[in-house]
Amino acid sequence: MTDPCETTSLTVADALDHLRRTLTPVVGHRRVAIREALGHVLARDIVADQPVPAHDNSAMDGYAVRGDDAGADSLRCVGKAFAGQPFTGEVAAGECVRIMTGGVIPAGATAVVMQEQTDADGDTVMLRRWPGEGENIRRAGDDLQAGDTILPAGRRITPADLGVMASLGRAEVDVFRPLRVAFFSTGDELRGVGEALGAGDIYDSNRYSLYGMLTRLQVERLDLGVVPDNRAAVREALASAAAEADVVVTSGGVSVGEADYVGQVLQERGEAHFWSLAMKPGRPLTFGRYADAWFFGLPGNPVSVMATFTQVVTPALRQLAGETSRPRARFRLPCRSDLGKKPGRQDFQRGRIVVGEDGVLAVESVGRQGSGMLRSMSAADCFIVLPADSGDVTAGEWVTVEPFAGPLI
Ligand SMILES: Nc1nc2c(c(=O)[nH]1)N[C@H]1C(S)=C(S)[C@@H](COP(=O)(O)OP(=O)(O)OC[C@H]3O[C@@H](n4cnc5c(N)ncnc54)[C@H](O)[C@@H]3O)O[C@H]1N2
Ligand code: MOO
Repeated sequence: MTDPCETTSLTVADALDHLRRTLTPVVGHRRVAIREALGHVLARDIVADQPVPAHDNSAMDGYAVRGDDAGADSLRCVGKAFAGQPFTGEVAAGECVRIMTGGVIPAGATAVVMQEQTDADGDTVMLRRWPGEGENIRRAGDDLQAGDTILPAGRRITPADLGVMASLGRAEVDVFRPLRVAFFSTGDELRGVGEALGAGDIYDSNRYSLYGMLTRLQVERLDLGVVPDNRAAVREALASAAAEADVVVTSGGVSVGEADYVGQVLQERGEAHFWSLAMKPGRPLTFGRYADAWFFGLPGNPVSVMATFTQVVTPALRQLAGETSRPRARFRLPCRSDLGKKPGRQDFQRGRIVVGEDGVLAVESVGRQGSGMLRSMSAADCFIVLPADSGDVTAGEWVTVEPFAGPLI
């Protein structure tokens, strides 16, 4: 049966839609050397100002020949074309030019024959096979045409993009300045690693998983430590975080308990856009504005932190950083485990993609799914995403899987 408490929660899709409509890039541009741009977001389109390759050139080591000589018993080799050292004359009837891979195709030549398909005796070259017209020629502009938008603004720059920019001779590029994200944990029970635990204490793990996920997103991090469960301290921490950062991310203190001050302070002094999502784990996720910063109050449970961060905070941070949003990769796989699920919230269970004996992919649960069991995140390589209205899943049913792709986790 659907839990009646769920009805005031926003769906994840609606929350993402709200964020898409509300958030615009908050960061300015700067010009950097292309290597420094790796992983940053391009601020302006890169348009090719020249073709790449710049000239028709050979794809093979061999001989540049004229198509209208096809069938001739032999050709006379009249020169050489190396990459970077073109043959400056013209190939006349009955002639050919020795050419290396990358060498510019000399005037008059219309194809290249591979060296392995020829026999040479001094300047005389015999072809055992005639190449087709244009064979083994890489045309000018085959890779990039002048005037093409090669890399659009909003793209996060990859190693391949660095190579593409270098192939155009670009030394510098405009990227968005990295987003500044302040983060802190709330809770009287939290101790730092290396400290001794008192009665009822636990170690603060959320600041570590958050640190990892923020680092992978290439934002500038401002770790503000642990803030105790007290209204004044939470107010002060939020105010100083918002003064220094574009975005503030906290964990804990957003539920309805007596020591849950984060949500209360936001309601009093800030602006709450939403505070409850129909997702599991992660229901009390709070989003809004505090002073001049955007604010995400993540629930305290460690798995809820990671689930809400990947599903909701990550696309928001990308958008604020100027990145064009792209849909998350999801696909369907047969599930090898029975999964418990109550209708009501969209569920992000932790799973592992497995390869069967037949080479066919499937997914299995990593086991117990409590929102305090952080080990389930470490053991997983994907979320099994179950729709809000779904009930239990029986092994053999197909489910939607979202791998922890690339830079996220
Ligand atoms: N009556 C209700 N109680 C709760 C509800 C509810 O709807 N009604 N929701 C539950 C859900 S769902 C979640 S999630 C939690 C979220 O509560 P808070 O965000 O206020 O989180 P806390 O109470 O501060 O902490 C929850 C849990 O996580 C541990 N924690 C907190 N911070 C850290 C940290 N930095 N590192 C490791 N572990 C941390 C904390 O000790 C608690 O065990 O509320 C439920 N309750
Ligand atoms: O958000 Mo809570 O159980 O959904 O961890």
